[in-house]
Amino acid sequence: MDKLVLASNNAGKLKEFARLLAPLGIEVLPQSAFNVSEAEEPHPSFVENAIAKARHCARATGLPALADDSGLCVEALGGAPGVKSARYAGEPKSDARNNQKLLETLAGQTNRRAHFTCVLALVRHAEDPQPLIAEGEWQGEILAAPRGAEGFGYDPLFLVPELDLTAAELGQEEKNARSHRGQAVAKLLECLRR
Ligand SMILES: O=c1nc[nH]c2c1ncn2[C@H]1C[C@H](O)[C@@H](COP(=O)(O)OP(=O)(O)OP(=O)(O)O)O1
Ligand SMILES: [Mg+2]
Repeated sequence: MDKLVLASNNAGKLKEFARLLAPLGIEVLPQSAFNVSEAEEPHPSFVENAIAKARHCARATGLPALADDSGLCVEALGGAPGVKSARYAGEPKSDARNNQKLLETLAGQTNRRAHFTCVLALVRHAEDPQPLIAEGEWQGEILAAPRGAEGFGYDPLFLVPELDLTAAELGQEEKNARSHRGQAVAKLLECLRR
């Protein structure tokens, strides 16, 4: 494998992957370079959606593809918004409206525990019978008001308790060193080295 397509249209993720995948030492291209259409993500699990996105991209490009399906799982909401995180507040996708809805939904809630989940799926070709899967989780708490301007998505509401900083108050290296995505990429790289 000397080339890989990133099966994501999320600018925040793509920025993080640029750094996280640098150690791979292969060419990593965004799927926008190939005009890949948006994949369907209809499944109830992160892993199924990640595989669907990776296959869709590999089919469209004829190249190995890496997809990330991720989301925020809030304990008091039974794990919601979970796989529906990107469209929590409906169409079109909006981080601002998602954050607003989360704040309103959790108003008065004292259990603020939550975690981010990231599932990566790498397929060598569209019909790959053995996708490489790697997962990561990041525990935190949902604040009552946003803090910080870095990152993307729910980062401004996601407090990292041991640092007393939100994910949006961390630099990219600091976030990557701890995040669900950083952990999942580390595992993926380990699998690839074997
Ligand atoms: O580190 C993160 N910091 C903050 N929020 C995050 C993070 N990681 C995932 N999230 C949120 C954003 C989005 O609401 C959902 C992912 O949805 P997900 O379908 O995987 O991605 P997406 O639709 O934005 O782009 P794409 O499918 O093209 O990769 O979880
Ligand atoms: Mg998506």
